[in-house]
Amino acid sequence: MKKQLNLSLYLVLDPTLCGGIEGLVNTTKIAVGNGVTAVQLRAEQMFHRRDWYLAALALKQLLMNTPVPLIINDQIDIALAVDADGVHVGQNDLPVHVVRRLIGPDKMIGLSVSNQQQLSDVVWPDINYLGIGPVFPTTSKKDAAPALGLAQFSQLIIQRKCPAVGIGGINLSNVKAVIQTGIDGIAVVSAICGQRDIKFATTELSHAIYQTRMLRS
Ligand SMILES: Cc1ncc(COP(=O)(O)OP(=O)(O)O)c(N)n1
Ligand SMILES: Cc1ncsc1CCOP(=O)(O)O
Ligand SMILES: [Mg+2]
Repeated sequence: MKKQLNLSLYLVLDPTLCGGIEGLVNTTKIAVGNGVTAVQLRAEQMFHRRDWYLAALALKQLLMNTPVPLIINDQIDIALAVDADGVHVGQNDLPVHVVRRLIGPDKMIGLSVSNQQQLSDVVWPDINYLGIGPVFPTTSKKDAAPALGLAQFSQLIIQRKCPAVGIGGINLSNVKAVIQTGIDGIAVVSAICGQRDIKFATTELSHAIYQTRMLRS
């Protein structure tokens, strides 16, 4: 099925929090069935390349007949190996123009920015979306930049020339405030991965996003 870049509710998967590859697939199945619009495999603690490949392949198969794209974090070879829909890279990963050359013109590239300088340096034609954050403190990324807070986040997002998500410490308690800034969507790890009730967690986030958008417009 043709994939859509809908960033409304972007699930960034952590296999450790989900309980391995089986948990990853189960979490994704429930989350996609209840409002998640994009999926990223981000496996910081997965050391074997074979495990990365098997996890990515399982997700590719799961999402095959859905409009939800599969994005691979950092690992270009894994994205190519499973014909994923795109790659997400940050400031310490391969440069975006190199990623574009490797994955071709039709795949999606997401880029992380954490401050004004990084945003000013973006080469817009090379990328499809931005991940801006951390918005709030997070425990899901060990080397995260300092949290922006909503005021600084709002200053950055008005300069975007492509769709963007907020990421970092976003959960049910603050999602409405993040959406009120006018951002295109949110990316979350721990607000869905490892939650006792994945369906409830996803549905509540999704409803909050759409309700806030309705009030915003
Ligand atoms: C949607 C989204 N936004 C930001 C990031 C962070 O990417 P990066 O800065 O490269 O850090 P790591 O995720 O590689 O630790 C992301 N993965 N996704
Ligand atoms: C990958 C990433 N990039 C910036 S913050 C972050 C982690 C977000 O995780 P959580 O949603 O659990 O705070
Ligand atoms: Mg990275």
